[in-house]
Amino acid sequence: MVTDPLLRRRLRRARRELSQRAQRDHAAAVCRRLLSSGLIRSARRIAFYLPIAGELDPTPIREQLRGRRHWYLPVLRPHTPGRLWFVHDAPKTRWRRNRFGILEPSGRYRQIVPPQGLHVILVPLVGFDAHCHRIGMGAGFYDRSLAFLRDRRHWQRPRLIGLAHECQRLDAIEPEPWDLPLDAVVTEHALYQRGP
Ligand SMILES: Nc1nc2c(c(=O)[nH]1)N(C=O)[C@@H](CNc1ccc(C(=O)N[C@@H](CCC(=O)O)C(=O)O)cc1)CN2
Ligand SMILES: Nc1ncnc2c1ncn2[C@@H]1O[C@H](COP(=O)(O)OP(=O)(O)OP(=O)(O)O)[C@@H](O)[C@H]1O
Repeated sequence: MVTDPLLRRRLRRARRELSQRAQRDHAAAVCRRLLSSGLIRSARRIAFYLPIAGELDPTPIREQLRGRRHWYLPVLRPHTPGRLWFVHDAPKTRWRRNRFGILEPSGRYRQIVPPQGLHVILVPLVGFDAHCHRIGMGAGFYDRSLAFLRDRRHWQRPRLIGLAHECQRLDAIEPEPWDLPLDAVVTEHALYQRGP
């Protein structure tokens, strides 16, 4: 949605001002809730993110999940502004910082997958509502990169799961045409799933 900058700022501050302790507890609770939901049980290629400014930390999920999984991180596409692709986070990954200061694997070509190739994308967010509408950082990266999901002919669809603190929940978000709803949002309090 065309979000009031004040609202975005308020939500970002709420996230950032959580104590270290709350951050850790929430990350652990979200991890437990997500793993027991079964939503990512059979996913083999999963995108996560390196948290900034109080974003819910997805790393316990990666540490807890057993089995053969491949993990990917979002990278700003160099020649296609506004879009992300996803790069395999392999043991020998070399890193660089993008223009927002976020670390990215500087992947070689064969380590890159488009979003269509992923089973689950764990999505960072600034705000959400119980219908799984999302407010992001305001640059439209995820919306633009995942716009192909509107085309129902894509039979292979990554499941989009937002990770958040409960303090990021709003009563209702009026989505814009380009806003892509998430399939679920997990917080320390609840699992929100999009209705049919
Ligand atoms: N952890 C994480 N990684 C991510 C995202 C994210 O939301 N979280 N993104 C999700 O899209 C992409 C990066 N998008 C971002 C968009 C804006 C800002 C940001 O800090 N904007 C500043 C303005 C800075 C500037 O323009 O130079 C701001 O809003 O204050 C950061 C990341 C890809 N990686
Ligand atoms: N599929 C798309 N095609 C073209 N432009 C888009 C698309 N999706 C979003 N945008 C543009 O991106 C801008 C930011 O969108 P929005 O405020 O919804 O971002 P966001 O979801 O909060 O951010 P992010 O995904 O980076 O975390 C909008 O002005 C919109 O015009």
